[in-house]
Amino acid sequence: MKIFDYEDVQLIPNKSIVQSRSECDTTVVLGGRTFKLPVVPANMQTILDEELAEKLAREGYFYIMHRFDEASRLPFIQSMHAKGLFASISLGIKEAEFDFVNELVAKKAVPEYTTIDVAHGHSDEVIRMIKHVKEVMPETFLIAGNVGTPEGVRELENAGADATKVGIGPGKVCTTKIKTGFGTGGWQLAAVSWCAKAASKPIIADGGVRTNGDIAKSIRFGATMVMVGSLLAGHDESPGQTKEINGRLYKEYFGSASEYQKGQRKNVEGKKILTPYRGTIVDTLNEMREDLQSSISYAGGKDITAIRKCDYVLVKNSIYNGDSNQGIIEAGRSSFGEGDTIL
Ligand SMILES: NC(=O)C1=CN([C@@H]2O[C@H](COP(=O)(O)OP(=O)(O)OC[C@H]3O[C@@H](n4cnc5c(N)ncnc54)[C@H](OP(=O)(O)O)[C@@H]3O)[C@@H](O)[C@H]2O)C=CC1
Ligand SMILES: Nc1nc2c(ncn2[C@@H]2O[C@H](COP(=O)(O)O)[C@@H](O)[C@H]2O)c(=O)[nH]1
Repeated sequence: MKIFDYEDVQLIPNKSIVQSRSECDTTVVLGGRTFKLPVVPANMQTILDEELAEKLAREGYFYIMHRFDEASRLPFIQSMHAKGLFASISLGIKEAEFDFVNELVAKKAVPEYTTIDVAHGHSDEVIRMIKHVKEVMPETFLIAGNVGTPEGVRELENAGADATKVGIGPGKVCTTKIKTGFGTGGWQLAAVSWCAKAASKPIIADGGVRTNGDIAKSIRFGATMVMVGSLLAGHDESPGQTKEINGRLYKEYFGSASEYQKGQRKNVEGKKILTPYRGTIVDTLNEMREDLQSSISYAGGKDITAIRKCDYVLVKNSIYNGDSNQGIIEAGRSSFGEGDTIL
């Protein structure tokens, strides 16, 4: 297997068949709905809240609500349905989550999309939850993860998952690779490619995207959808707190397995950073769309399927790896390089 990551790859241009990039169609179908972009904001507390979820759904983007405000999930589904919008929520795998799924069925509040969101998704407990969800609410489109191997993809698909999420440890606020020695950090794009070859259902590439071009690269190597955290963390709509340092604005972005999320320092595999403020998310999503339209034209097609067929070269470390200094590390407790700014 070839080992590479986003910064090691360049896609090779084909002859363009469009007069304008505006002709290129960036839409994608997942779970029977068509979305404007193959991009979904990470289901994390500093990336997405109910207000932003509603805005995204209304404007034709996919979203997955996080699972960290457990009690608000049922009213959230009911409120989205009352407004004629699709509901998309996350689940954990603790025993109470099995009861919660039963409650959704009893209250006739089955979400259109459900995501089982745990760090190590290739596990018997996740498989048990997949089977339970599919048994009691078969109509929900079920995403399960995270995994980093073809075996993981196949087992979750065989258990009933409609899509799998790939990425263990490549995230910007992740410390899994450093604290456990495991994961796809540093070879996430190769892992997406490896997993996609084994998949018979859609793959969601999760983590490690540092530039808009990485979205096209994820698609080239088999992703149907790309989950993005840090690139979407710095906006007006981002729920993370805004901080001003030396006259510049930043937004807080912390890991779902960080002590800031957990409220305790137990099994911590995430950290907090401050990411530069970038204005409204609408502008960033529009820019992602324009850049992807451009990618499609370079691929020589009119829609995102063209990207899947284009050639590529491996050019080791030729692209800036956004991990080194795009954010400021607020809490230095986790393992970090000496070049990072500790506040
Ligand atoms: N994509 C990634 O690389 C990672 C993502 N995360 C995110 O952080 C959040 C918290 O994740 P998670 O800790 O799974 O959620 P939870 O704290 O809800 O843990 C999930 C369950 O799995 C059990 N478990 C057993 N082995 C593991 C393992 N190696 N890693 C994690 N759990 C294990 C846990 O038990 P017990 O706690 O007793 O061990 C717990 O019962 C999620 O949103 C997840 O997506 C976290 C780390 C990596
Ligand atoms: N190892 C950890 N991974 C985490 C944590 N919180 C979230 N995540 C994963 O990161 C991606 C987002 O990655 P980014 O590179 O786009 O910022 C997210 O979707 C999760 O899969 C964590 O605490 N530890």
